Amino acid sequence: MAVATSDSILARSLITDRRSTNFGLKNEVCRGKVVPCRAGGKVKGKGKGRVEVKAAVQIGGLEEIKKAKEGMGLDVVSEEELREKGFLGMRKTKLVCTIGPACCSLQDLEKLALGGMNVARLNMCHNTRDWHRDVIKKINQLNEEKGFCVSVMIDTEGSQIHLLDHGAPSSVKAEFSIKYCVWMAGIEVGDELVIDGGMASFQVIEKVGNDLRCKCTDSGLFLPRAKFSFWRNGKLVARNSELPTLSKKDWADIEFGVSEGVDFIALSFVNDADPVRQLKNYLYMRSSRSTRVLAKVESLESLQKLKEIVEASDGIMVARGDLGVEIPYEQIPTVQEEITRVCREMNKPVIVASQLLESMVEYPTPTRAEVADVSEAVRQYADALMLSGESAIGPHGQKALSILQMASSRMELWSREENRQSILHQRRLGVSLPDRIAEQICNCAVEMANNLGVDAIFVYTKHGQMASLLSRNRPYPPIFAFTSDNGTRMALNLQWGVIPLLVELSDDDMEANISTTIELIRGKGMLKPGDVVMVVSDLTPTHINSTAFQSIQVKTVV
Ligand SMILES: Nc1ncnc2c1ncn2[C@@H]1O[C@H](COP(=O)(O)OP(=O)(O)O)[C@@H](O)[C@H]1O
Ligand SMILES: C=C(OP(=O)(O)O)C(=O)O
Ligand SMILES: [K+]
Ligand SMILES: [Mg+2]
Repeated sequence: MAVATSDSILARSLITDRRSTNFGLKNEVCRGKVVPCRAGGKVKGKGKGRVEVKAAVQIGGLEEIKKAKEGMGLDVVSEEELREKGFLGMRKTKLVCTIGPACCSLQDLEKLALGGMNVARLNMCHNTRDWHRDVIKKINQLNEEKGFCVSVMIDTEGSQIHLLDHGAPSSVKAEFSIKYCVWMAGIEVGDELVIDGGMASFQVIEKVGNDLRCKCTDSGLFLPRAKFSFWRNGKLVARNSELPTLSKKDWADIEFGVSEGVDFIALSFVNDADPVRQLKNYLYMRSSRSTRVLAKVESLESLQKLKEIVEASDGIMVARGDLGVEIPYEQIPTVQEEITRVCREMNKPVIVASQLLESMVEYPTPTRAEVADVSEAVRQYADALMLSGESAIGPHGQKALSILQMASSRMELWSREENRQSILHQRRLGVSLPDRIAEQICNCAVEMANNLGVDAIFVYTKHGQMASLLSRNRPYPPIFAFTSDNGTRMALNLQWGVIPLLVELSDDDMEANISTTIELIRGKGMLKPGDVVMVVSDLTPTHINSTAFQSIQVKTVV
């Protein structure tokens, strides 16, 4: 049993199982009838054709439309939500759940999926690859057999140092005494040993061989395989930045993730853009291009190189747990808001992670402060919120997920009622004319959609670019993103307000795509007469003589 008391104790036996470091840790493991009405002019550009704004279009007489395939497209959770709450009531903020021993059975995973989990996160710091493989298998099974659309993310261990599992059930609180053994050269008497960013603290009072004799100065929560850091005069001593971002074990975990076809790889302790580029090159070579690379911002260095990291990656995680160890706590709220803003400007999805509903790791109700924190992340328009221990080891994971769900929906409604979206200013993103056209179409489409009060935006996308450019403007109506690429579908799961659907799309017949997809949703009884849909298309030419066709059309269901 792990116990920490305010007595002096001999540091022994719980040695970290991480890689070697300069301070000498062991490395052992470890997708009608159309009456066009032109309102826009021609835009000439390299490789691009016309931009049309069509309005007052009616949908009807759909005999010519080929029947949408039954069961294709919309996932069961979005379908249910749409039936229950209507288009505007659909939740925009995405939810990520860390899977651990408390939620890894097929039944538990199904409950999380039904509860709105968009992405399942597997933290490779914990458990075995066989255990993670089993979870991925169950998620794939649920997606295939029950019609869910849950993406899988693996999260690398990175340069973290853990204590071994102390063997206690989940957490040990209050007075406890710890027996651990550390073999660290650079640590001096007087240094402070901080567990999990301050959950418990010790002071080194004596070095005995490779052991450190420590005195507990702050007793507290001690999770199995807790992380720790050493401090001297208010500064970190044992720095993670001295460790490689991608260790041998991380590469083996990445290889595992690629072979299991995971959708996201989140990189821990990224300090600059290099490891992100390195991994993206590797994925390119492995023909695993649909795997998206997320960079976790959790070090001081990553904050200093934020823009280059955001530029290089496919998304960001504000990993507040470790970030709160590296920078003073009081800076976390402003840093989070800044990262969230930079990501939206640069059109990369951002996850706000760690301690959102931390007290629910133990208790069945969140603190009001936690609910306020969750709501603040939603108010900042983060793409996604993440549960860690709340779902992985806590007994109230499903309830924690429902609280994220309710808090997000509530704040999204408030933001809409307050017309907060209108104050979002977008920095110019694209450099080439075609990119700038796509960007302008999306900016204008969202402004029109909000002003006209359309019910839904439909967009057709190969790599997710148009869908994410729309999402970036945080529109009031949900964005139904139709794609024939499953990798794109799974990646869009992380983007604010985007409901990704897998459908067969024609490369050169946009009207057929529009008709098919509208019929798909109407066929399910989810589009009623009077509903207004905005259709945004950006058809890229498939051969040299074909023209691109970009349009914004507003269609009323009859
Ligand atoms: N796959 C897993 N197997 C066992 N325990 C896990 C797993 N994933 C997470 N946990 C537990 O849930 C806690 C919270 O998860 P997370 O925040 O991802 O990890 P960490 O605390 O290491 O940053 C971990 O400390 C660990 O105790
Ligand atoms: C999400 C985080 O990373 P991990 O749980 O892997 O430490 C964090 O530090 O907040
Ligand atoms: K990790
Ligand atoms: Mg971390």
